[in-house]
Amino acid sequence: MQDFIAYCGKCSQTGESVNIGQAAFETMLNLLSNTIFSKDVVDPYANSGKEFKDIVWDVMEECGKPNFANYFPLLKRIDPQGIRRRIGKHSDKLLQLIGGLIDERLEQRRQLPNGGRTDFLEVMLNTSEEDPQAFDRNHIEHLCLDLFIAGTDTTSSTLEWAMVEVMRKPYIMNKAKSEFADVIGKGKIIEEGDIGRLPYLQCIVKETLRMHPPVPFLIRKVDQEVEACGYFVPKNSQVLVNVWSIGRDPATWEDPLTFKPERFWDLKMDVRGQDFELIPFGAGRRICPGLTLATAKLCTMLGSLLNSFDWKAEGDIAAQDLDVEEKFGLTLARARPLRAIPISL
Ligand code: HEM
Repeated sequence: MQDFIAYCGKCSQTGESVNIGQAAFETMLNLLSNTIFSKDVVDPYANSGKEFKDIVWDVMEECGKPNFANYFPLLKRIDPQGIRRRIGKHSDKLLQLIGGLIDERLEQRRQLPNGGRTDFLEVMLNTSEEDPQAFDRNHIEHLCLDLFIAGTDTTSSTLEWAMVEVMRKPYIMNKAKSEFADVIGKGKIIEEGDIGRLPYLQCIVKETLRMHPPVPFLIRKVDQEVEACGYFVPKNSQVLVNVWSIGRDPATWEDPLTFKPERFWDLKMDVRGQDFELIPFGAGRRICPGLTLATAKLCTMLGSLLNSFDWKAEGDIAAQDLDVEEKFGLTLARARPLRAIPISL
């Protein structure tokens, strides 16, 4: 987080714009790599780690492309668009990089058996040593791959949408800033422990997830035939739950197309899978395991960006005129990346 703010600080001195989604993506990559491997994989000032970042992007881009083979299973073996082949190629590259980091650690463990590390990789390696058949190196590599793919673009594109929506509405920006000034102090970085005292910030994050859920569809397979809302759904059907349209349903939400964080002031509704009107993280057994981490990081990143700088859109665009056009990849991102210029307070 400190690096992200320091990078914005440097841009504010030169008048350069920040690609908010990309900077947040790099922050999330480093956050995950530090949790798992205790090291950064990207340097925001240099091109180091570019390969890692590019491969994660490549995998997500391919996963987000419409694949005819999903609609006509006969085409699965042929893979007419080459999507499966390319995903395999990119994933293999990422697995190789992850494998390199695991080898590095195994070597460190050999040289220093009681190195005293407590990161996620250490826990996984210890678990694997206890029962190598239940949890082997292949599991460790693929679990790391899953976390990098599932945890980066989802969070960074949500942050980008939050910034767009707040910049479009100066009254929201001012209200958030005055909450930070009252509770934390102007110009300070927001820490996880502060979030509970910042209810308006939490409302902004919920409202962003309502209007711009980065995973617009939940996928389920029906394990027994069922009748729902007058439709017969055969066993083994694949069902898509449209989270995006649930969040914009006028039967549930007053004025659903307006970004209005205040709607959550008096609503006890949360994103934890109990309130089916708002399920950006899914629900039930397969609910997103990164929910708590993601909401905490969204609050601290957004809060720190807003509390550390004023923001202006790049070019001649007035912030109020920023568009909200969407582009569907693996996640539902903004069609044009938000480039915003930080201004020192
Ligand atoms: C704003 C951020 C995020 C959103 C909106 C989000 C949303 C989701 C959704 C909708 C699912 C499918 C849930 C279901 O089918 O019911 C999911 C699965 C998953 N998410 Fe997230 N996610 C986010 C961030 C993260 C982070 C930060 C991590 C990890 C570091 C993560 C790890 C995962 C994993 C591993 C799965 C697969 C779980 C399974 O299949 O059992 N997510 N996420």
